[in-house]
Amino acid sequence: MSRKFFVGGNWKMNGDKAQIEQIVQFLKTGPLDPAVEVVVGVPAVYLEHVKNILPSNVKVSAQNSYKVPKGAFTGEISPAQIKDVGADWVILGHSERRNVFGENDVLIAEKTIHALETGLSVIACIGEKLEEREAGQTEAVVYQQTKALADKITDWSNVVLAYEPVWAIGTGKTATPQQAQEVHKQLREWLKANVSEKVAQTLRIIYGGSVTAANCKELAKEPDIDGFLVGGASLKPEFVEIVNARQ
Ligand SMILES: O=C[C@H](O)COP(=O)(O)O
Repeated sequence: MSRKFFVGGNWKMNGDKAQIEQIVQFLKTGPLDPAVEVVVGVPAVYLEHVKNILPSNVKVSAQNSYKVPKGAFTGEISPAQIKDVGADWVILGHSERRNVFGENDVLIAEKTIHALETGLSVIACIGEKLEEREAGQTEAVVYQQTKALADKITDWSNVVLAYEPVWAIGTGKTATPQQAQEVHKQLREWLKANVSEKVAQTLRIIYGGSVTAANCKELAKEPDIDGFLVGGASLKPEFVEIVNARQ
């Protein structure tokens, strides 16, 4: 079963208009492998601006959205608003949302189902902390995080699952291709047992955590790694090389 390779760039809370011009320029120059789906996760204030200047082969994602369409929720944005400015995707459950802003599995699942029902596609993030890995709890943690999503999601066709071990995010300490492959394979087995064979075969499971031009090709060779969610390197021209990792 072939799954379209997917590379997301998560800019996090980085970039101003001048830097965005430079990023858009290297995305335009590319060339980006046409076989790869490319999405950039942009700070909310720049969503519409970036949407208007990006080449059409790169889609725009928000980095968060709330669980209801509108209301008295100061500081939040809704999937309806994200759609209204022309973005198609949202990143939910990122470890920084979980660990810095205290989001839990239930809230992330509620946000995910609401975003999907509004018509956004979702990059749903999961991953264990260092102490959890060291305690042998990696499987249990990622299964629990995935189960919370699976309890709410009925149609997985607009979901990409991002496995991002927290200890590898922004640390320069990438999971080895074998470590990442092992978890991706286990997730696919869990999905087969608990969701469906079809979802297990078709859901794209991407890896995130210190992905660079230097390590992307080896990671991309693994059979269950269907792409990347890239933080720091997505702000630099090497992002193009990461998009083209399978070439
Ligand atoms: O969403 C992206 C991840 O947090 C990875 O970030 P990083 O590539 O800077 O380690």
